[in-house]
Amino acid sequence: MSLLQIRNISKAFGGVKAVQNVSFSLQAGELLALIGPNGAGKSTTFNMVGGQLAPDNGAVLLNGQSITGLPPRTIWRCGVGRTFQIAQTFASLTVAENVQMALLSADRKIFSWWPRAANHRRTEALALLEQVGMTPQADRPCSALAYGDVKRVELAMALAPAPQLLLMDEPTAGMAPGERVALMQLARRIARERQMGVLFTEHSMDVVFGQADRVAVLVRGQLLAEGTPQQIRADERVQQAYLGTGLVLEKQK
Ligand SMILES: Nc1ncnc2c1ncn2[C@@H]1O[C@H](COP(=O)(O)OP(=O)(O)OP(=O)(O)O)[C@@H](O)[C@H]1O
Repeated sequence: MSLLQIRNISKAFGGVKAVQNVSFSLQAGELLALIGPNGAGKSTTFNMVGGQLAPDNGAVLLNGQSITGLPPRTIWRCGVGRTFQIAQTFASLTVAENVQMALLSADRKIFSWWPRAANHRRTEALALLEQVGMTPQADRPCSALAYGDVKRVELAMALAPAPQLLLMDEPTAGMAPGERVALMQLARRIARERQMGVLFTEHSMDVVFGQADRVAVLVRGQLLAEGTPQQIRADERVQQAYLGTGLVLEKQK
């Protein structure tokens, strides 16, 4: 059974058909990139999986169970984590404390007395930081980190509730090319190790074609193609769709 199945989902905003009858699936341990020109419906699709938007039609299934239209917090409790375009960490807290906060939240203790957070599951927090290569920076404030490192901390925080599926919304936005590839290589390794699925939207084609296991292409709200990076790069319809957008489908050297 697929980890995530999206079946014929649609969403309109007034007269704008943002997403029309889109279906695809994602297996455990797999990275699936959702790509398409601006306005293609990527964010809308993403938000229907995360619960920020309810589909007008269709279904979203996690391990065969419907999560269609459930609120984001409930979907998160079902095992769907999320990272954001602009990394969200507490700048004044240390790297380890940020992950401890995420663990508190996962343990539903976010409203308990704050000073306890400094002691809460520090060993687990350090283990998560180890996974993303941030152990040496554990006791530095997040405000002192380079942006690429903040993104790693955000990834460790997203892993705190041990999600089965991680949604990454333009994870490499604002990063230098070398850092982008490194972040998604890391996400790929963690996805394999944990058998976690990753669905990500991405404009950087070097990341998409270098790191994704499969690629789904949306154009004007419809699924134009889905396949391996090689299949997608060779697909003439996809090349046509990208013509004139200023985006290139070639992997950058
Ligand atoms: N809340 C909204 N209200 C009205 N129209 C919307 C809303 N959200 C999205 N749209 C429209 O739906 C279509 C799909 O938008 P969406 O943001 O999903 O595309 P996208 O592929 O994520 O684009 P981008 O790459 O520019 O972020 C666009 O025409 C957009 O203007």
